[in-house]
Amino acid sequence: MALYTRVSGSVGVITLQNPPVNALSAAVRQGIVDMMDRALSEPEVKSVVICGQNGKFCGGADIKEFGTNMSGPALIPLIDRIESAAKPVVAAIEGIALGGGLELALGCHYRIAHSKAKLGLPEVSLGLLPGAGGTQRLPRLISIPAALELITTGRHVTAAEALQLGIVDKVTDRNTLDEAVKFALSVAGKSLDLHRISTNPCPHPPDVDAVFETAMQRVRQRARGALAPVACVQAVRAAATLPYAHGMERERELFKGLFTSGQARALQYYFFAQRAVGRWSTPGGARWDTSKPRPVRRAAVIGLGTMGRGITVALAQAGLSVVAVETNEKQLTEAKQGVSDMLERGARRRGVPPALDKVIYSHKIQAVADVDLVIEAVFEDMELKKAIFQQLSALCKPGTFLCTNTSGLDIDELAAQTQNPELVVGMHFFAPAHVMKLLEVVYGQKSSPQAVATAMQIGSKIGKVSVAVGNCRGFVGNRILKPYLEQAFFLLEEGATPELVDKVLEEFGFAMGVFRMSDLSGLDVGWRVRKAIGLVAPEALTGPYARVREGHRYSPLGDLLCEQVRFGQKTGRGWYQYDKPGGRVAKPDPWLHRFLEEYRAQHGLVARRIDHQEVLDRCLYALINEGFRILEDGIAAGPEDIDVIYVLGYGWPQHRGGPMFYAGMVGLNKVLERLEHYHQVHPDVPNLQPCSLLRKLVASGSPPINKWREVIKKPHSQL
Ligand SMILES: CC/C=C/CC(=O)SCCNC(=O)CCNC(=O)[C@H](O)C(C)(C)COP(=O)(O)OP(=O)(O)OC[C@H]1O[C@@H](n2cnc3c(N)ncnc32)[C@H](O)[C@@H]1OP(=O)(O)O
Repeated sequence: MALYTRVSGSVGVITLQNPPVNALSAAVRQGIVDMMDRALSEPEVKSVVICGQNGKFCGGADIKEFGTNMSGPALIPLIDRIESAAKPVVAAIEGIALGGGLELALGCHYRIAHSKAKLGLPEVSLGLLPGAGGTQRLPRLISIPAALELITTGRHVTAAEALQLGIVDKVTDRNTLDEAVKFALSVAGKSLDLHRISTNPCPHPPDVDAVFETAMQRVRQRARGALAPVACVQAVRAAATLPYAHGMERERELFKGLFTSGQARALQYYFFAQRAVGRWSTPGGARWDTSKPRPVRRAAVIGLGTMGRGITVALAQAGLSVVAVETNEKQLTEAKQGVSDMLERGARRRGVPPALDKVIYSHKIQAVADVDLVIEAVFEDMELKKAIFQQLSALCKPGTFLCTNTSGLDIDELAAQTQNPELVVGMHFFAPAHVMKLLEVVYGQKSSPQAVATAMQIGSKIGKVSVAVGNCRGFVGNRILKPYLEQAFFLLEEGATPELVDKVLEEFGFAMGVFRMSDLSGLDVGWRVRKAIGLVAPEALTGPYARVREGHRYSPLGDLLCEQVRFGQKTGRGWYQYDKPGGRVAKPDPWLHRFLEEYRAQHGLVARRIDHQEVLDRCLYALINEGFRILEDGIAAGPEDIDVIYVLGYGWPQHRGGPMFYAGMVGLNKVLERLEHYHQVHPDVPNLQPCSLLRKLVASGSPPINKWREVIKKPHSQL
């Protein structure tokens, strides 16, 4: 909807009304058309202002309308109508002008923004391009290189940057509508010729071809198979090379191709999934809307290794006071320097003072006595963690929440060490903790709704996307990772190389293949966990039991590499070789290829040719199958939780929506059929046995992903 008022006698004000972000729904578009007609037809009205209600100009097209039968006036002619109006039209931008919202503003003759406003064309992150003239008007307004950067990244800019770039004409700290009305009065009757952006030529840099070539190379490198960034470059190129009307045709053609693509569906699903995880619930009945968090003013971090330092930085940067505890004096000295450096670097990047005074360091655990919440981030060792939780329970003031950054140990076992297990939750950060957006908040059997709500709130306060998950080995992310890694190892045993497996996964869109990722994070991490749970054989077994654990197939390849101190990048050798310890560039290692050949010979394995499809099927379907088990076990409340965790924490390509969404796209029938096939070939790999929820979904007619929860909740199998 849009509201029309007349102010100061001669200014028609059109207010977009569609909470929460004044998205351009059919009703809003119709409202703009009607109100523009009215303003242009009233002889007393000399100029027009367009604004949005509740301090938000416009969040763009209504994404919920995509995929429906879109009715109502189209946006392009609506914007053209504004631009060609004989009376000046001023956009009064408060809060946000994003996507179609900014395109609407670019159709206006002038733009006034509040200093706190954010502007951008983020369509690329929804698998689209700015399809209402944005790719044609923005380069004409701010130059090709600047427009390319904004459109291909989807980055939001501040009002100050928008002014500097020339997107807005004026920035104000005062009431934006009042300023816009004043401005509209001042420009009434003046020529609009220079202010109709589409009629202006597109300024060319001298090396225009090189600019586009570089942009294309950059997006292809970054996009990892995503279509939208490439189409964005092509559309801007049309602005540079074609007259406006033809450029618009090209924009429309490229937009149409994207709009119906699977990638756009995946990215739009992912947009809503990121928001859906905030509406968490637990099987015990705790919910986001009924569980009240407790305020946390002071927090403590125990253990200042890599994770503890990152967590300290994340908390301090969000304005929380942090007591940072490290009992090892040398480590404490290093941590002080490391944390200060990170805070200073972050502050420089954000143009704010560093939050150095937010952190107090101590080598005594007693320093946590007065805090509201503790995050333990010591070494992944259950006995050590148990001892710390016993101490914390005795030391902390009543009501202090006790959180652990374990990546997979049993939360209930830790809670059992304390007097108040209801105060214990997991807060599983991902490295580097001050950078990675994901936080798994793990509730145990006894965690109170308030403890979960508080951890979730701290997560959003420090800028994380927090996902509430149940307690099991590895929680959601690392539990799903296990069968994926396992398949990759088995493929090596059967004849593949790390290079082949990584190539296939990187072509699929993963940021890094499984072996390069393992080299980066360190092979010793998993080895230590496997040793702790008794999976690593005491000495190199050569007999039939070397590749069997608890009756199932097991690959000791990772253990054997660790025995050779091949821990990955840190030791300069792992699944690949590096020029030095700490080196980053992975090179194929002839030693490893020989080692694999000898290993196969030793175990009577005959190498076979493994094709790309098998690598993809086995790695991904094993992972997806575990995802269904997680849903079945109630460890994740819905597929969105798993997908958000996997995209944000494990490099799953966003344009494929997440593993569960991908399963739906491929077809649950097909996933089931392939798993049945591979399980038949490898009966000693239980992870390949299709889980009963997958069977149940297929038996229920493979409903769309937004209906899965209904099937999960049904108590009786439909088989
Ligand atoms: C041919 C024309 C083509 C045009 C292309 C486009 O315009 S595509 C749309 C481009 N716009 C965007 O990509 C903006 C998307 N929204 C955001 O980035 C953020 O929501 C925000 C606007 C920056 C606000 O962020 P904030 O953190 O304050 O709130 P939420 O993200 O939680 O959002 C609040 C609720 O609003 C819903 N919502 C947001 N934007 C839209 C939208 N464009 N259409 C429909 N709904 C939108 C969002 O889903 C939240 O609702 P929930 O019910 O909680 O999901």
